[in-house]
Amino acid sequence: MTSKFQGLKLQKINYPTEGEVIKRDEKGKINVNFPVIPYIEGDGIGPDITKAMQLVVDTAIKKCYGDSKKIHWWEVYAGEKSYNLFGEWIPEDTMEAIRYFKIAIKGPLTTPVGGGIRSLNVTFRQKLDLYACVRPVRHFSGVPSPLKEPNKVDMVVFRENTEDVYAGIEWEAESKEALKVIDFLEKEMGKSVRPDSGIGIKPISITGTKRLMRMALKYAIDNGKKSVTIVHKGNIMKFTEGAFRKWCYETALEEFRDFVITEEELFNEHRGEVPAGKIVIKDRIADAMFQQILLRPEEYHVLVTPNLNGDYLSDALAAAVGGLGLAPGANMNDEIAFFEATHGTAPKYAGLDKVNPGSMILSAVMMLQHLGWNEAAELTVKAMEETIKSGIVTYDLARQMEGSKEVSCSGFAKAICEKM
Ligand SMILES: NC(=O)C1=CN([C@@H]2O[C@H](COP(=O)(O)OP(=O)(O)OC[C@H]3O[C@@H](n4cnc5c(N)ncnc54)[C@H](OP(=O)(O)O)[C@@H]3O)[C@@H](O)[C@H]2O)C=CC1
Ligand SMILES: O=C(O)CCC(=O)C(=O)O
Ligand SMILES: [Mg+2]
Repeated sequence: MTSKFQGLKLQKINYPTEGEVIKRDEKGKINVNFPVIPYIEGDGIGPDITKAMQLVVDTAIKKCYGDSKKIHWWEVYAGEKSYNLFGEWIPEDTMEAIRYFKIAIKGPLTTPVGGGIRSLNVTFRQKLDLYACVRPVRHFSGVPSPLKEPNKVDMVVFRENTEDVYAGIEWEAESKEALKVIDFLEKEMGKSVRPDSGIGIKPISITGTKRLMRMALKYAIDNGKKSVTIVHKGNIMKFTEGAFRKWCYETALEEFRDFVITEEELFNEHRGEVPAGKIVIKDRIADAMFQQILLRPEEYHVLVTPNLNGDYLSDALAAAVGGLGLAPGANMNDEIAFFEATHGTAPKYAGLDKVNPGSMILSAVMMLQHLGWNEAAELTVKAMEETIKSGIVTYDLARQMEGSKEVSCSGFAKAICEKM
């Protein structure tokens, strides 16, 4: 089949018929009015929240730009739907679509515990080298929270997205591979491991760490953030997480010296007074950081973390501002942005039209901002806040808000559109 999209090579799915590839101007700014956006519905609650997100986004775009901008949604496949259609969990066409169109959005995908397929989410991140998982966390007015002053939470997590124990390099206890590694450790490295142990490997590299820190620092500079905090367990895992800390500091001091001051310099040389325009580089040990985000959230602005710490921390932060139903994110590199909610497939709610689509809608808000469509992004956030303030919410917020009116997932999306 021929297509107007030169160089796009698909095997199993139809080519999009309308829309454009994103273009960048000479400064690298995205300039497009009718982008093709590939989307993956996802498993479990995925189809419900994807539909709701598309309704809200299309309505916001229409309200802001009339017919002069439009997203051409193009369904591509992964997860259970893909397996049922093509016998593959992630067909090559889906990878090709994301590489080609550069911006995409997905619903959550299931990963079985303790066996079965490896994470499809991690596969996307590794194969497309989406090295940063960017998860902004802030409080939206009117949303119930376990904190006394949730409005003080305004952080962006930059989580390393391709390495660490999360990469899935591991062998089952008593397998021949695990026994071989244990034998190697004993004979060649002088380390003793119980013979009936499962084994996992935790790679953390200079390359993976420095490019993440670079992205976080650029973000902090461009967005006027006051601090960047490295979150690690380097006291215990010295050559992985301890090295992560060291390489993050090196990046800050060698590549961004004019923009940053370390906490040590701040107290030794400036009596704690931050010189104008400087971003403070801090580091915190991961367990202590979980306390800090609850007790002193106003002291933290950008967090840079290895993969597993960032996974844990982003769900904990989401809880502080109302729960996973409002937690957006993006998997990014310097070229591709692949948006997705922080949460998973919440299987017990699959197909019930019940959960909060807010996380997916806010992920799409990040996508609108990435496109430079800031009016539509702002309208969406404002309409969502007004809907929540008026007491129209899904079950997760309703159970915390006395006197609220519980609506379905699609009902919440419709209510947001009515506020626009
Ligand atoms: N990026 C991805 O695709 C991700 C996929 N996963 C996968 O998802 C599957 C399920 O994981 P699980 O540990 O249950 O975690 P989930 O994040 O799917 O759900 C945990 C709980 O969070 C709450 N929750 C999640 N999403 C929403 C929402 N949109 N609105 C309201 N509440 C929500 C629900 O709480 P309550 O029960 O209190 O109502 C839910 O039971 C696993 O296979 C996992 O691997 C997990 C994370 C990310
Ligand atoms: O891949 C998975 O199933 C889990 C991913 C996850 O929890 C996350 O990315 O936050
Ligand atoms: Mg997670």
